[in-house]
Amino acid sequence: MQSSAIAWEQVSKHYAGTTAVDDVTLSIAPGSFVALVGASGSGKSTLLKMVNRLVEPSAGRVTIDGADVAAGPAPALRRRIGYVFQNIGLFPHLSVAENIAIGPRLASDPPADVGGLLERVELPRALATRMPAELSGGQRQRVGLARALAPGAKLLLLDEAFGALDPVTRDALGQRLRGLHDELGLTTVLVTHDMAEALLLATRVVVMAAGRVVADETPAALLHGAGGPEAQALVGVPRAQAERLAGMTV
Ligand SMILES: Nc1ncnc2c1ncn2[C@@H]1O[C@H](COP(=O)(O)OP(=O)(O)OP(=O)(O)O)[C@@H](O)[C@H]1O
Repeated sequence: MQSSAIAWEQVSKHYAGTTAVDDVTLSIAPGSFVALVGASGSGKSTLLKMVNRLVEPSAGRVTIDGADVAAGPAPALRRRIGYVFQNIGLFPHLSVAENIAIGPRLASDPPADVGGLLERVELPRALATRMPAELSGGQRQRVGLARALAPGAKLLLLDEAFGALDPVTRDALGQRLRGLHDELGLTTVLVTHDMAEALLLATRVVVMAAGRVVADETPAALLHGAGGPEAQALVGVPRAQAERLAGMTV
């Protein structure tokens, strides 16, 4: 049997009056790039946050490389996992370089290669001395990505990481992310509202609805009509847009 980088085993999360995640069993192979898509409130973020224990499951367990994430202290777990979310929350009083280097510094690990990381996320090395307020939104997200990679994490979780960016920046950063995934041999889980982004970047697309996994397909299979009605409704949005654009005359 193939080992799992991440596995959710019969995982549920209940809040008063809401079941955010409902008995999900899902396994992600090392090296895969999985997009988690689904309507707002379908449970994507909750499922993701159970991996780095920002949310604790009500039932079931989550494992990384076969080990229960609940077994050790959460800070040690989080150091092994890169996490990027919308409006990344760089420390405003620290420079770009200090933001990128903070993980290894707090863990007393060898210092981060700030220049090399800036290059990996396609930012000029000269930006190292800037403060976060002196960056564009896209540059800030790139610094966030560099910070997430600084501790040498092989697991990268992204929660609507590109949500607040303009479409051109979003597309470029998505492609860079896929490049980094391939170059560094990462296992990547990307929560996104955008099915086109999921289809273009991921090796596997998991669709959630009402706390459950309702489809789990490759992009090619989804584009060939697999996955059921919820998945196809999401695939239909970018497809219909592309058809409308193709049909426009100038
Ligand atoms: N801390 C919380 N307390 C109560 N309910 C919560 C909490 N966090 C999430 N929920 C509820 O759980 C459900 C799933 O939320 P979740 O954020 O996982 O969905 P999502 O698919 O990521 O949504 P979105 O795409 O809008 O970010 C929603 O109904 C949400 O209101």
